[in-house]
Amino acid sequence: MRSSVFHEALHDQVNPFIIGVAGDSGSGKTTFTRIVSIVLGPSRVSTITLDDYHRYDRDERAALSITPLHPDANRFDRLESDIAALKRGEEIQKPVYNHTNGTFDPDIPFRPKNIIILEGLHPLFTEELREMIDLALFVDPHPDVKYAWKIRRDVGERGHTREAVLAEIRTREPDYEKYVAFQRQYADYVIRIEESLAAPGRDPPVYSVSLLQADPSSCLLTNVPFTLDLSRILPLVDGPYSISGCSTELDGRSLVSMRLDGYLPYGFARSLEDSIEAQTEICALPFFPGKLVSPTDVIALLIAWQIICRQCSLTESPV
Ligand SMILES: Nc1ncnc2c1ncn2[C@@H]1O[C@H](COP(=O)(O)OP(=O)(O)OP(=O)(O)O)[C@@H](O)[C@H]1O
Ligand SMILES: O=C(CO)[C@H](O)[C@H](O)COP(=O)(O)O
Repeated sequence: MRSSVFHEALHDQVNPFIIGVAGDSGSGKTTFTRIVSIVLGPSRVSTITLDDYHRYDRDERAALSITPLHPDANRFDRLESDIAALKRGEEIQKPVYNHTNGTFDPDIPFRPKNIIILEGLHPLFTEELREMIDLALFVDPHPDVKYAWKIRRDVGERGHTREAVLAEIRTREPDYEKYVAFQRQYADYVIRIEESLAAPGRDPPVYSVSLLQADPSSCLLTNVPFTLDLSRILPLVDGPYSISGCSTELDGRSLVSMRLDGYLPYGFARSLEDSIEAQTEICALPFFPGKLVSPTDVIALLIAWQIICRQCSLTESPV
């Protein structure tokens, strides 16, 4: 990357950069998207949840015995035309699905910012959507992790019983496999989350997060100064971690995978964050010297870095 900083690249940018984040309900899309948005600067990022494009409200879905994962329960035609308008820099009137009462609120005006994140069940469902999306992610936690998160959230925060959540999971699973999981093959990056092998059985659980990259020829850590002084970081570690890489086959594609297992030393994230700050002039994430950093945060930093690299390279003049 040349010396152009991120905000200059955004200033010169004609069309918004569109990031699609696909995954099941409760798979961690919002958690992950929030971190990426903080790193890129919330004033530059607007997020659309695709739940707003459901075709039916909650009662109608129940009457029709259709899940929100079924394509017929979503208005892809309107989504496509709205994304096309946003891509041209136009304001849209966006529908709003209200999760509190399961109905639709009145449409609201929605103005595109430099970066638009589309997160939901189907951002990569149609070819037209895939063509408009500049960077595609698929969040893919192991089913045990995903169900544990969903049960904790829906019982703890949304007042459902554990039995009701389990029944809903069972009802939705076939549609997840049919209508959501296949989108993984179109993702530039797949983010896999499993319970940690380095620190298993902890409460709260510790995770291993892998970033699987579809294009092995583009190096993930382009121009990121990355030195690890082991003598400085090892004494700070109070829990085991591991960093590994491998190549793997998924959905008929050859991918390269970087796996971060367990909480990582501050020094590991700091050099990456330094680079991002130099480019974006944003103080990326509140990492503190001596504190450990979650693998989710580091993977989000790497994704943000990829977006920054792509944006800057779009406005670079040829050498
Ligand atoms: N990387 C993570 N590490 C730890 N916990 C996580 C992580 N990601 C998600 N969770 C847990 O899972 C819950 C669901 O995550 P989140 O709301 O991000 O999912 P979602 O895919 O946006 O769900 P929905 O589509 O239903 O809104 C969160 O409340 C959080 O407790
Ligand atoms: O899958 C979902 C989110 O991705 C939700 O179940 C869907 O949006 C319907 O919401 P609610 O259950 O609040 O009616």
